[in-house]
Amino acid sequence: MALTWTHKDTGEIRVHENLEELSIDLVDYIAEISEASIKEHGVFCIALSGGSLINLMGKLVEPPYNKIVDWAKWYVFWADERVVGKNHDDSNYKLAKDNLLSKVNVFPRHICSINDTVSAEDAATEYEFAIRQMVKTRTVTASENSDCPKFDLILLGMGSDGHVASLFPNHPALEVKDDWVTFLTDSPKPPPERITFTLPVINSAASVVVVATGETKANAVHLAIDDLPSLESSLSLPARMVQPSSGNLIWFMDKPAGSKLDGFKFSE
Ligand SMILES: O=C1O[C@H](COP(=O)(O)O)[C@@H](O)[C@H](O)[C@H]1O
Repeated sequence: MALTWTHKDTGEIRVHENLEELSIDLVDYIAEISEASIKEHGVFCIALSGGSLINLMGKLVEPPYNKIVDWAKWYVFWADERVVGKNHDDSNYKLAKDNLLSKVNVFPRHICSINDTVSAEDAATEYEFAIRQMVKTRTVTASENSDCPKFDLILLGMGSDGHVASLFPNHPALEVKDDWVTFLTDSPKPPPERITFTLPVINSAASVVVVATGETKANAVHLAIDDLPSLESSLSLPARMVQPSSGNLIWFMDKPAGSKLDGFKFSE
């Protein structure tokens, strides 16, 4: 059973016994938000990340989820993408396509991925333009609180340095406020060229999930979630800056990732 609690600023925290339990809880949550969004406004707009998150979503392509999720109503985006060809092993699109999207009935025209034939700067501009068009046509809801889209769900992984999407510690991309999508040509983690949602977009979502697994993430999880007011390095940690203005924030983690949290007391 998961150990669950809510932190006043940093959202709901779910620490799972193991990856199996985590992945069941994660896909249950995704299926629930999908159903609620479709009931409320007819579609489900989800933004994926890359990395270990996609494996943990694997149960979505298995029964019962593959049959109960209304895939035809899904619109799929990426919170970040590496600027490489769509067939490249580093591509977040390829990862999601191979493991998820090719196995369910999401319409190809509902998949909003980047143009992989242009520069990082142009890919970011085109991707933001495409999202703006979808807000204009009301496929993607507009935020009531900011000049941003309000995605139904943004799924984020977190690196052991505390990065989320492609927002890395101390990188100028973290400061971008006026664009929805920005680009990097100097990512500290390869590949260097990437595009990423900016913090205002992430924080305008109706729901944001951060998934962190493994002991290498334990320190960043602690810095992102626990009360450490005097430590400036923790306050500017990208994962800690994920604070939806009116949406929900849920952290899904396993015991090794949660092991340094103040609230970590596992019942046997
Ligand atoms: O480079 C990236 O890393 C993060 C974290 O990946 P993980 O494998 O440590 O979970 C990922 O969320 C992001 O989308 C990706 O581009």
